[in-house]
Amino acid sequence: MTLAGELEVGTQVPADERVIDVRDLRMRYGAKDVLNDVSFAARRGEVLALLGPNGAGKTTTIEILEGFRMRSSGEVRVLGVDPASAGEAWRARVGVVLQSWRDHGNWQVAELLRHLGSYYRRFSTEARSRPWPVDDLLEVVGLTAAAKTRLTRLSGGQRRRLDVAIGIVGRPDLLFLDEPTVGFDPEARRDFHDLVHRLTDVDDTTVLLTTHDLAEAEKLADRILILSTGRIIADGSADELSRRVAGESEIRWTRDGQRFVHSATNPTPFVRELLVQYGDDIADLEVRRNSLEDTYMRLVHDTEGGPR
Ligand SMILES: Nc1ncnc2c1ncn2[C@@H]1O[C@H](COP(=O)(O)OP(=O)(O)OP(=O)(O)O)[C@@H](O)[C@H]1O
Repeated sequence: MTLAGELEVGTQVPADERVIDVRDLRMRYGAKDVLNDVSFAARRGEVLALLGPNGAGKTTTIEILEGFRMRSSGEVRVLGVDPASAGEAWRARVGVVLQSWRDHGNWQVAELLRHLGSYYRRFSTEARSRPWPVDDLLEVVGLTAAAKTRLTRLSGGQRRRLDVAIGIVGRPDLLFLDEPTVGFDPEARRDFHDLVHRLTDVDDTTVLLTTHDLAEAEKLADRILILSTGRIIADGSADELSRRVAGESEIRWTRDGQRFVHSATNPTPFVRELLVQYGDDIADLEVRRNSLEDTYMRLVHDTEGGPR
């Protein structure tokens, strides 16, 4: 059996390193096929961004991997186990960030995290002590000052930080994030990106996230998966995907205080010639390849046959 990643851009994850292993996943709601043939894998410590248009099936895919939704068919292994029949010990290793925690409105932030964290204590191992100490966790998600605030009094951004804290309180091996930064201000967004990097660097956590923010995907993800028409149509790093979509690079520079822009399929000879001709007169030289947004638009429109 071949994974879509191997077909698309040669992303190969050896079988024994697969934290997530999805093959030929199909999902049908009534008469509607949402996922036709989804295959991909993730290795330990990797950040994967699952992108795709509204209704492409991203949440459905994540919910199947989380064990919250039964698939129609296909092979799914998460941390080596089929999520459809996984037990409590498996669940303790999987973190899920749900859309805003609404229960326990009168509880204080630290109190809730301590309470939820206590559930994970019996799943603590020598390699991974559980739960995350509440003070450290509050610091890491930027809620130290709100430790004693009641949940009903949190701002939208603070609430989302709490959702993330709840998702990671058990120090998961694998974390699912469904549109994690919706409603974040730029600073909270940057803090959150730092947090994801810290989770993967320090804890070797594998992260699968969905987002519509392509700049966020480009910044955070080691690998990008694009889901469209029920299939993974691309699987690779932002650079690999951009190389796959042949396109023009944009070259910008200034000379004698004037700004210039030029597009070229192969920018190197152009830049070489520019420097030969004008040498030190060239300033602010910039070469910009296809952004992830350009690549995404091309791939999705090519697949869906929509206007470009
Ligand atoms: N429980 C359900 N019953 C029937 N259809 C559903 C159900 N849940 C989702 N769908 C349909 O399945 C398709 C995929 O939905 P899903 O929420 O997985 O997409 P998504 O990629 O996460 O979308 P978005 O980017 O808008 O969040 C949509 O057409 C949706 O209407």
